[in-house]
Amino acid sequence: MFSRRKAPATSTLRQQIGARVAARLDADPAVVRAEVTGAQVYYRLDFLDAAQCDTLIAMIDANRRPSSLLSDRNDPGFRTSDSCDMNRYAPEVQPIDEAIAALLGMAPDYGETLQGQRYAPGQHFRAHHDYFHDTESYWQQMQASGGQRTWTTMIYLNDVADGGATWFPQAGFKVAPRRGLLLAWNNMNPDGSPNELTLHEGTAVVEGTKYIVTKWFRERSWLKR
Ligand SMILES: O=C(O)CCC(=O)C(=O)O
Ligand SMILES: [Fe+2]
Repeated sequence: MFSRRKAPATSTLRQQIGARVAARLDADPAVVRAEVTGAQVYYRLDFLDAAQCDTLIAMIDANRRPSSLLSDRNDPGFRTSDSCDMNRYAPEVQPIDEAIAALLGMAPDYGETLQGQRYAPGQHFRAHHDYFHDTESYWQQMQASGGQRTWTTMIYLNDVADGGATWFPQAGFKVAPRRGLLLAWNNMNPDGSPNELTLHEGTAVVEGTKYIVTKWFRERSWLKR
């Protein structure tokens, strides 16, 4: 059978979130817009200090479990890291959680639970989009929990001796882990449709262990009010 590809849905709400967050990041003297064509990508050096990074690393080590995958495909080799949910009300986590939201100007309750991830040598997260695909079976459920993912923020908690870069093969850039570095990108295009160029991969760690925290922001509140 031939399948006809529908034009990706544009969205005024996602368009507004994209523009508002970008304007805020552009106005922040500590934030740099990466020279990437076709996607809104920003970074902030030393967003967390060494002590904050070490605290989060210890929490990840204490609570990690094999990472799961939100997909209808069952591919055990796709994401081989460990993950853990960081309790947003824990006294060590809450200020960081709120600082990430404040950096973007997003309400904290739009953010999913901060997720810790740990990659040992050989572990990776294959190329994927962070936005939800409306063809997948989870789509309806995601509508009830804040809708589409808009911005992603990731913080590298340590330097990695070799490997572990985040690679955007279509947008054409790679970010090497660096302690305290926050990376943020808009998963949507300026018109609010999903931006395919945000495809990215957590490349395999070669030497050392990689620790990160990721927060995905939705288009509406993720927390039940
Ligand atoms: O580990 C990385 O560099 C990428 C992680 C990632 O893509 C994610 O958490 O969504
Ligand atoms: Fe991702």
